[in-house]
Amino acid sequence: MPHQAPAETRPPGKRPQTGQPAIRLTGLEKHFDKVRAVDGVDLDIPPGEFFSMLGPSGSGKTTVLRMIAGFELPTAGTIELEGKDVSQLAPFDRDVNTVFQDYALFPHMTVQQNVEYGLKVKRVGKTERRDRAKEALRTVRLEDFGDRKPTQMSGGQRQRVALARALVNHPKVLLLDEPLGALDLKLRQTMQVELKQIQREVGITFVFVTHDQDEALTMSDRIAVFNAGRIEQVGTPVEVYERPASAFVAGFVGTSNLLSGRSAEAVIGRPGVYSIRPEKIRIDGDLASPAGPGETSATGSVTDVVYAGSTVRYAVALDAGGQLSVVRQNTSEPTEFADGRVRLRWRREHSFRVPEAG
Ligand SMILES: Nc1ncnc2c1ncn2[C@@H]1O[C@H](COP(=O)(O)OP(=O)(O)OP(=O)(O)O)[C@@H](O)[C@H]1O
Repeated sequence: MPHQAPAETRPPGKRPQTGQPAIRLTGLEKHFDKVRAVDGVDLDIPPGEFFSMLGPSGSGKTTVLRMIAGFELPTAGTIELEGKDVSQLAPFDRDVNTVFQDYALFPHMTVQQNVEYGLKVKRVGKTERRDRAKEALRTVRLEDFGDRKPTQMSGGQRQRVALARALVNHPKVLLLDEPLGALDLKLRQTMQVELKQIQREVGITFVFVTHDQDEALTMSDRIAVFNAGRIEQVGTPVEVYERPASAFVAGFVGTSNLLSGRSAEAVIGRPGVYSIRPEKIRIDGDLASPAGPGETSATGSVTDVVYAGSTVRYAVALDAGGQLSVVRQNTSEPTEFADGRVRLRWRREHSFRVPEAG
């Protein structure tokens, strides 16, 4: 029988602190024939953290998640959960649960039965099973839905049942593989807030895989940005957005807005690649007045204006070469600039050098 006894008596949100990271990955690699899907990942995730793995399709984040779950074995490296090497253990011998995008609920069972199912397999007694399923359904705000069938529920509700089915095991770590991917945008945004609230309440370490940068920024305590099987940066949402460690991170988390080559030398005054967030740039038609103290400025021509309701985005071709995107809050009507000629200004510290490789 799986050794679940301590977990069953442990109330959620009251985990003993061992001082160990909840998850430690060391030199983790996974090769599929010639593909290096994961190519040397080192990572510590402390207990109780909402941690996201963000990256484009094929960057290796799902493979890392599947190795933590035990669905794939590493080619090299180790996986520790609370200090214990689990690299070679079967999935059911690891104190982790996974929530997938396709909820995989049993259609012929009620919601309550779906949530109880895993406990039944582990031969947990009937009363305890029922109580724990009710508690898990309460956590995901579905306490009144226990008698329904999954087909009688919305996509968001079904995803919450899938979450309850994982939480009922009181795992140390919950792995979530694009769990909101099948939901429409509005519902997805609501669920993002709810999921974060639930994670705070239960205090379980969440590892969340997504390719959606807004989702990662909204929900996470920290984010690892993946590219080609490696982690390019680990940091808080503010760190990753405000101080991207590479041109790749700058482009993937937020809008790519880079100055390089001749235009960097002309505008910044130094060679290199520089990133500037579009919302940090001010735009005006005052071509005569130069940059103020502590400011950098450049002149150019508007090549495109995109009206998006609350914001307006301008594409500007710089006279010094290169192109910058500028986002302005739509506090009034979009400004028409004479002949499309503009001056851009930003505080010097808002354009920062990023390594070129990546
Ligand atoms: N079972 C497998 N056999 C062969 N190649 C695989 C297998 N699983 C993944 N890969 C390859 O490993 C690389 C990483 O895939 P992975 O699914 O981890 O990426 P991902 O970042 O999660 O992408 P997505 O967001 O599309 O799921 C890809 O090139 C993929 O084609």
